[in-house]
Amino acid sequence: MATLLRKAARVSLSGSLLSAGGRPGRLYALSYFGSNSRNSSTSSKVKVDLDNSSGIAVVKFQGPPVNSMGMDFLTEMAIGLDKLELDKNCRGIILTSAVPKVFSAGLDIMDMYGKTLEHYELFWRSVQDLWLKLYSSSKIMIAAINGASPAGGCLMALSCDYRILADNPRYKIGLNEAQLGIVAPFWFKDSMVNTVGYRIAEESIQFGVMYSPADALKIGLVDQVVPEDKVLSTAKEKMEKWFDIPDHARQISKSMMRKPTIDRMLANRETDIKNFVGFISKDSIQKSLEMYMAMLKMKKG
Ligand SMILES: CCCCCCCCC/C=C/C(=O)SCCNC(=O)CCNC(=O)[C@H](O)C(C)(C)COP(=O)(O)OP(=O)(O)OC[C@H]1O[C@@H](n2cnc3c(N)ncnc32)[C@H](O)[C@@H]1OP(=O)(O)O
Repeated sequence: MATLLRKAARVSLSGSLLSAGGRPGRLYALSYFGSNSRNSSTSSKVKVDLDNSSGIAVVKFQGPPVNSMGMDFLTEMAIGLDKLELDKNCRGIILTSAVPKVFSAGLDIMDMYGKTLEHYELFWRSVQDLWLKLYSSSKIMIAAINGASPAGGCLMALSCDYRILADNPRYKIGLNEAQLGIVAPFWFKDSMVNTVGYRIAEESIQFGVMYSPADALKIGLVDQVVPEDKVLSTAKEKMEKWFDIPDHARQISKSMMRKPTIDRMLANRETDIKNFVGFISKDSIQKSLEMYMAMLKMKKG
């Protein structure tokens, strides 16, 4: 019986939960190498390590100093996720960071500052693409958050099925866009609402709150807070529990929960790009970003 259940659990629906109409990300060659039991791929910003025997892939961000989500990161993530989505040996994906103290600082501000309208359009489409791939993945996605996780970093965690945060008061998490003078787009907001509920999201997004681990746990922004050195091992243990559920049942359930949010984004995708380009290229918004970057540098010096 146990064997039968295990077998059933491995029956996987092919492809992500993405509805027809989702555009695939740009594809670049990324080499996979390794033995039968492990597939690893390393590119400059992301390392993917799939353990074929456990079915768990660890996707590590490795773009110091802060794993910001620039074009390279977005492209490499898209390639890595596409490959894992198609890989029958992979049942679950853990997102984590190889950079000390930072999970991800969110979108690379330099990709939103002083660039051409064409660049903003391409950049935003890539950000949308990554969210679609993460949010609609048919795999079990667990965020092992081992550092600060503002804005886009928080969005990646929100796109997962389960979030584990390291117990360090300096590792804050939240959608802090308002504090930069920018606005969390509707699908960032939807991801937050779907996780913590409307009322908390409403306050959280307007204030751009960055939550300590204790507060993030209290509002349900993360599911577990564990000692820093236990984040990855806890994620792997948790994954084993998720593996007990037959894949097809879990995937259909996940799709049922997430489809309306995904469809809303797909239906409004081009308008969202237009809004972003119009908004980010405004002089006043460029000035806000300039001041924010200067503030980050001052804090350092
Ligand atoms: C209508 C609707 C329309 C839509 C409207 C628009 C929607 C936009 C949605 C935006 C989503 C986002 O994700 S916006 C991004 C928001 N991100 C943030 O606010 C994070 C800011 N960063 C931090 O708080 C910190 O860096 C933190 C991550 C905690 C790490 O702190 P540390 O002390 O370890 O490191 P720091 O010294 O601060 O940073 C190291 C270097 O990295 C740089 N750096 C830090 N974050 C960076 C970032 N996101 N992009 C680029 N560079 C960054 C710093 O300037 C430093 O550069 P050097 O001095 O040169 O070394």
